[in-house]
Amino acid sequence: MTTLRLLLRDLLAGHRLTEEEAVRLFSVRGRDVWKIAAAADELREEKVGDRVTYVRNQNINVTNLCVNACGFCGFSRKPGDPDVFCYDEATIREKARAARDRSVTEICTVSGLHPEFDARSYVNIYSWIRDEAPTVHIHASNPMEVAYAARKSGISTREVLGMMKSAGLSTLCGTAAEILVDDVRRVICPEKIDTETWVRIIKEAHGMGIPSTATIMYGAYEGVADWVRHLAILRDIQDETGGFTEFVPLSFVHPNTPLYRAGHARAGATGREDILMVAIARLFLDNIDHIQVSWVKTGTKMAEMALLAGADDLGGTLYEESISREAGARGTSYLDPIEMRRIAEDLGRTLRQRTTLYALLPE
Ligand SMILES: C[S@@+](CC[C@H](N)C(=O)[O-])C[C@H]1O[C@@H](n2cnc3c(N)ncnc32)[C@H](O)[C@@H]1O
Ligand SMILES: Nc1c(NC[C@H](O)[C@H](O)[C@H](O)CO)[nH]c(=O)[nH]c1=O
Ligand SMILES: N[C@@H](Cc1ccc(O)cc1)C(=O)O
Ligand code: SF4
Repeated sequence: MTTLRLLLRDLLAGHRLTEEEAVRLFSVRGRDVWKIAAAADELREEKVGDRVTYVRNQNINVTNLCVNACGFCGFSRKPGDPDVFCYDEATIREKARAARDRSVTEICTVSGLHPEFDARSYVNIYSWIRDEAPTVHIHASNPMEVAYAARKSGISTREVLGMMKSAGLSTLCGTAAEILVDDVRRVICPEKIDTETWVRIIKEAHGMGIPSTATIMYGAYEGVADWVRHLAILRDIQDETGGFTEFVPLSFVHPNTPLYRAGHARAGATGREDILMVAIARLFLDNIDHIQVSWVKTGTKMAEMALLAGADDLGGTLYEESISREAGARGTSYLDPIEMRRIAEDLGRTLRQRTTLYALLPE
């Protein structure tokens, strides 16, 4: 029996994949990719059954003005750019009402780091949303925004998290993780918080009863060893806090991004890498039950294949998605549950609507 078959057999018997073994798996080419995917799919079935879940969510893009200039970002704008926007209270309230009227269960705010924002700004935004849509779960902010708010207000990140939670924040986005290797961060997002700060703030949130997603933004600049180091950091955090609700790989959308245009980034991950990222995440993150495929990044056909490679969740309907679109993603920026059901049933799986915390809604 080949070493790959032996390793996959051991993983299904409960062996914890080591970083060195994971690097080897990411380097596999040819038909062995499907053997890894099949093992991940078998593990998915053991863990969560044949469900494919999704959440009915809407983004509220607060502003695209940003003091940072991450190389992979096509969304952010600088003062004076022609299409700069920053929604006022009335607009945010109107969008929250629209979300409520669409029966979404989750509102996700996505925003640049506005030059005039401080902790009070985020508190106001979540208060307005909660006023207009009191039963809708607020899934917002992230360690970068928490650190920014803390610096601007001269308070601790823990104090910011407490203010946000009191104003209505229920779960934190695990974004701004990108690649949790500082040598990579210095190239792709030099002004962003470093790895240690991201880890500290996410653990603070988990410790304060604010769960979060976990993400990786891959396929721009980094290598396989960086992917594995990133996954190992997430697994260690989950061993300690149990605060991650799921893992969301974000495949780099390249066309309209500064890093790609300057010739310093790849044209995104390959299809083999997208499949292996999902499959090896399933095998490596043995303490995170849900692996999501972000259809808005990969497209719905790759998303369907990822559901055969260890993924169990299709993420959100995403009314008003903009990050991927601004970065040049083609295809839809909203996915209707009817289409999600077609995908799930094509695979012989059952589509179920979930809450942000993965409680299943009645069928
Ligand atoms: C657009 S930012 C908004 C929140 C905040 N400004 C920040 O950077 O954390 C949210 C996340 O979108 C993801 N993202 C941004 N541009 C992307 C791209 N071109 N491809 C894939 N993901 C991207 C990154 O993981 C980033 O952390
Ligand atoms: N808001 C975006 C997300 N969010 C991730 C999921 O849709 C959902 O918010 C999470 O599973 C918690 O329920 N993912 C994207 O790829 N793009 C977005 O704009
Ligand atoms: N906002 C991120 C996606 C995202 C949001 C919330 C999450 O919990 C996870 C991922 C993007 O557009 O790429
Ligand atoms: S990824 Fe976030 S912080 Fe970076 S430039 Fe874009 S909006 Fe700003």
